[in-house]
Amino acid sequence: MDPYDQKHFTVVDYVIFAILLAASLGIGLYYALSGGRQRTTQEFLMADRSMHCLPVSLSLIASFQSAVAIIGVPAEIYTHGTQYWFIGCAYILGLLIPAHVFIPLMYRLRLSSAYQYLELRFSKAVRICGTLTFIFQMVIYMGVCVYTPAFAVNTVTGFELWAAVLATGLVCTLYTAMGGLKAVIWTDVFQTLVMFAGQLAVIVVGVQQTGGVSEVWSKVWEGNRISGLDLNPDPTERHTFWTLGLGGVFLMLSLYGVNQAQVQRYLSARTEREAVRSCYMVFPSLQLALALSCVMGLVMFARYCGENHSEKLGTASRDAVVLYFVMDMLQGLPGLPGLFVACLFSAALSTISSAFNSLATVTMEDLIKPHFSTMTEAKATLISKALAIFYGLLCLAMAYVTHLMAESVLQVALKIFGMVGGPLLGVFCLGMFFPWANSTGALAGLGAGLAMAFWVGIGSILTRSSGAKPPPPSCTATLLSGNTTTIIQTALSNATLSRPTGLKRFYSLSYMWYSGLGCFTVVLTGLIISFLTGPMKEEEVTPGTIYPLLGNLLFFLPEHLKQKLCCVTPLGQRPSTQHRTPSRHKQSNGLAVPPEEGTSQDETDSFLANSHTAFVEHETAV
Ligand SMILES: CC(C)(CO)[C@@H](O)C(=O)NCCC(=O)O
Ligand code: NA
Repeated sequence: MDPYDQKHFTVVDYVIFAILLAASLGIGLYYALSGGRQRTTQEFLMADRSMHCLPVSLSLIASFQSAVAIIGVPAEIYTHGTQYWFIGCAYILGLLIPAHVFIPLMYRLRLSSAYQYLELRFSKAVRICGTLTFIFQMVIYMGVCVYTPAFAVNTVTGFELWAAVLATGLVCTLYTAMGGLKAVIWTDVFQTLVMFAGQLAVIVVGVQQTGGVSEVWSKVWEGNRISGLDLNPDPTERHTFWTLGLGGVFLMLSLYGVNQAQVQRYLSARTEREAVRSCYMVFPSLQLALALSCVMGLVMFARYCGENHSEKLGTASRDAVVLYFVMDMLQGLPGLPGLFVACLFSAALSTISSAFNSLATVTMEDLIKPHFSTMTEAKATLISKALAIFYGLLCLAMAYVTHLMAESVLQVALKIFGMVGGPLLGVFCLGMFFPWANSTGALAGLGAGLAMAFWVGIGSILTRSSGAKPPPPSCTATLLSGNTTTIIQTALSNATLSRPTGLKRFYSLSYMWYSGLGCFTVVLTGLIISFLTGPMKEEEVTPGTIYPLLGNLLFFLPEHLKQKLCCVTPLGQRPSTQHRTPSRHKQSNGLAVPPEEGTSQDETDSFLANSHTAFVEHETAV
């Protein structure tokens, strides 16, 4: 099935690849044998809540930066130009909001799983539905992550596909199950550095081979690959400033605000300030990662566009072509092909390990622990390790499912984030910002949000209207006669004239809006159903689970009017006798020392038990 002349690995390349796997395993082994030797769930799943902000922040960017982005973003830039780069604008609000809204709220509740919040705020049923939604999202995403680098490397070098899938899946399962979250975070740090090094190497070599920066610039400029700010408000336009910069904020919030993989990292930080700081530090690193992958796409365009590889880009595996170009550029430079392959697999490993660990956490904390209140720590830790292994094997099965799909991997991954992550974000927003929302509303909202997202998502697949315009023709135009160019341009304008109508138009909604649509549907449905079934009152809501958004937005109104309108007393003004506030936890957050071993878990449990009892009382009162 190989359409190109294959590129081959030298011994050095294999050695570099082997070093990556061995180093990751070594870090896993180190944390299996040091510290508390992974004998408590606090250590295995929460890294003893003792992490500094620097490793946490590098680990945060690694979670959702996989080989999908390393290959997918350059492929996108190569074919459609730099418009996608504007997603960087979404990182501003997409990280500021988690840092100042989601992290303080969740950290102060001393959660282990983000979905514990849903039980505190709503009910057990909402928590379980939230957890199942998250598991569903991550299991599909894992498949894409493990399959993408193996497939690309297989197409280009002939490296055995399923051997690569098995090697990544098994190595990752092993170090995750041995070393717990500490190993996951520290391998993430190492793997993120390898990832940056690989991308940088390709860019440097590519620029040199093209003949310098100015040569690259003039080629991409002539080739129409530098996109201006597209302010077209049409939501069916695949990539515009609005879909990327605004729709992207919802995508970022669902990933960096409420996704367990990230929440777990915030919670593993030693103090709340450290957690907020790590979120801030994600911003420059994520911009750097985006810039590197976009520049890589441009360099590849400058290097290869004139050589008429364009028909290869027309095939389904456009993503594999990117790797073909990379391997072609690095051929003959000892070690560099291996470095880039290590970069791809690093990106994949760091994502899959985060997924395993977060999946083990939610399965343990949300699905198993609540039913076995007397389980010993040793048994719980053993089960958590078994769960990490179980999800590792499930991941291999999911890789096979991905094998059957054929779309741009970047688009597939971002669609999964949007379709499943968007509604999940909606439930959290409903709970945090709207005190009236009740459990029935949250369940109905989540159902409606998922239904809406899948309706438009599956609709777009069936009608094949993902909204992708044909790429700017200039790359081919330089090789074609003037006549053909005119034909292409006529075809282009015809395509823009025949706009889809009705349901087709709904299906052609840009995939960048899926998160926003899902979130909005959940909040709207949730509020309507809550008001119909009896909205909650402030006194009934577990303290500390609401962010006084409306109160803050209406800061100019007098206090009594605000309370009438939003039913929320601003944080800090709540009379302390009215409720059992988790004051002891607030105190321990303020200190720079981790909570003492043994007592902290009990404290949390008793707090959770109390607030749950409180909730049950309210429930019966309603
Ligand atoms: C999710 C963002 C936008 C930000 O982290 C980016 O990393 C990305 O495009 N990721 C694609 C999915 C992946 O790399 O697996
Ligand atoms: Na990653």
